[in-house]
This record gives sequence, C-alpha cells and structure tokens, in this order.
Amino acid sequence: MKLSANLGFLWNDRPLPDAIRAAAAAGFDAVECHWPYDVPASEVKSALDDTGLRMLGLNTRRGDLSVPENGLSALPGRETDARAAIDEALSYAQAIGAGAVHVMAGFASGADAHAAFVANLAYACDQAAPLGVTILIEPLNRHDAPGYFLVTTDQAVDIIRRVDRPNLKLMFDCYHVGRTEGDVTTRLAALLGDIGHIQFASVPDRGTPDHGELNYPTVFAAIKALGWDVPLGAEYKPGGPTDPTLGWMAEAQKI
Ligand SMILES: O=C(O)[C@H](O)C(=O)CO
Ligand SMILES: [Mg+2]
Repeated sequence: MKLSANLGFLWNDRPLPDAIRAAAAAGFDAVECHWPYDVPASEVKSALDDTGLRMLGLNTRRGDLSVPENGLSALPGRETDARAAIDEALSYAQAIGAGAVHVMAGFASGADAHAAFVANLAYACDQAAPLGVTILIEPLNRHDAPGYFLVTTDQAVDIIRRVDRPNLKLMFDCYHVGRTEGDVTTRLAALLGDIGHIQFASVPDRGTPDHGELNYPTVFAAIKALGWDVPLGAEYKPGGPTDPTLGWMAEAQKI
C-alpha cells in the first residue's frame, strides 16, 4: 500500500518543511497535516517541490484553544468564524497544492448544530469545487474528543446525503471507527463510495499499526482488495522520536 505521513503527529518535533523532508527520506509516498497556519505556505510548497511529495490534506482551524474549541462548523451562531476558517484553509490548500480540506465540526450537539454543519459544509463544498478540492468530514471517538459533534460513520453519511455535493467525502479513520463502532473492514467496503481518505493507528492506544485490537495487515489487504490506491494516512502518536517507530512500514508497503 502507498503511505502518507500525518505530520500532525509524525516528526512534529520540527518545523513542517523539515518534517516533509524527513517523511520523504523515510520512504513515505505522500504527507498530510493538521494545522500548518504558523508556517508560510511558500516554505511548505518548496519542501514539497524539493521532495516531490504531495500534501494530501489539512484541517480547518479549531478556533479558540483556551475554551477549548475543536472546530467551528457545527457551532450555531459562529458561521462567520467557521467560513473564515474554511476560506483560510482553502487558500492555504491551493497555495501548496493540497487536494483536501478536513472541515472540523467542534463541540456541539442537537438539531441547530446539525443545521449549522450542513449549511457550512455546503458553503465549503461550493467554494472548493472550482479549486478541485475535496471537503472531508471525520467522526472522532468519544475517548479522545468527548462532546465532538461528529461521532459515527452513519451520522457522517447522513450529513453527506443532506449536503448533497459531489466533493463532500468521509475521512475514514480506522482508529476512531475501531474505538467507536468496530467492524472496520465491513464498514470500509460498505462506505467506499463515500470515502475520500483513510487514516490508521493502533486501537486503543493510537500507536504504531503493529499491535492492538485491529490486525492492520488484514485491514490493509482488505483496502487493497477494494481497489483503493490513495496513500493511507499514518496518523499515530510515536510517543517520542518518529524514526525508530517506522519498522512497520516495509510490511505495509509490500501489501
Ligand atoms: O484526530 C484526528 O484523527 C483527525 O484526523 C484530525 O486531523 C484532528 O482531529
Ligand atoms: Mg484522523
């Protein structure tokens, strides 16, 4: 399988451009990140050009971290902030050639939150379509993100149907789905048409994909058998320097 290094966790002990170079040196096929906004897009772009790696995606800002907020797009009454974060993410994505933006929902619940999320996602999709950018939404598990609006893949698919835009897709993180819903390979096959990106980490400790409740060689083989060829996002917490944790890659890349 092709692999993407999620630089929100991997090599996050250095500036993003250096992390991109480290990912290339380690043999990753692509990279993705969380919130690159402190780094000038030009510096990220030149690291991508130097290495030949693609940046698959980035996230919209979380909002006020002192609250803390974890996204703005499902917060009723915060449409102006949510759309400013979407505009910022799309212009950064365009500047570095990233193909997707993960629009973060935030801590919210109920019908008003649902309506706000659907309206802001429609806005994001309409802004993104002319740029050729895909909008992603991702359910997060309750252990890591208690109170986060988007929790299950069924909820995400319902929202994708309501928004009804071809460039709105599900970010299927095997780690979150494994912790919240289980039945990972069955869900992957059932939801394939709605999936825009796949991420992984061990369940439940979010470490390297060579231990835990999910057998990743089996999961990767199932993904391959579905004909999926977009690099899979390694979004695990190395728990220290990243390079010594990469032993799992060779086997995964052979699948
Ligand atoms: O936490 C995750 O799994 C997401 O992929 C993310 O980007 C930030 O929440
Ligand atoms: Mg994820």
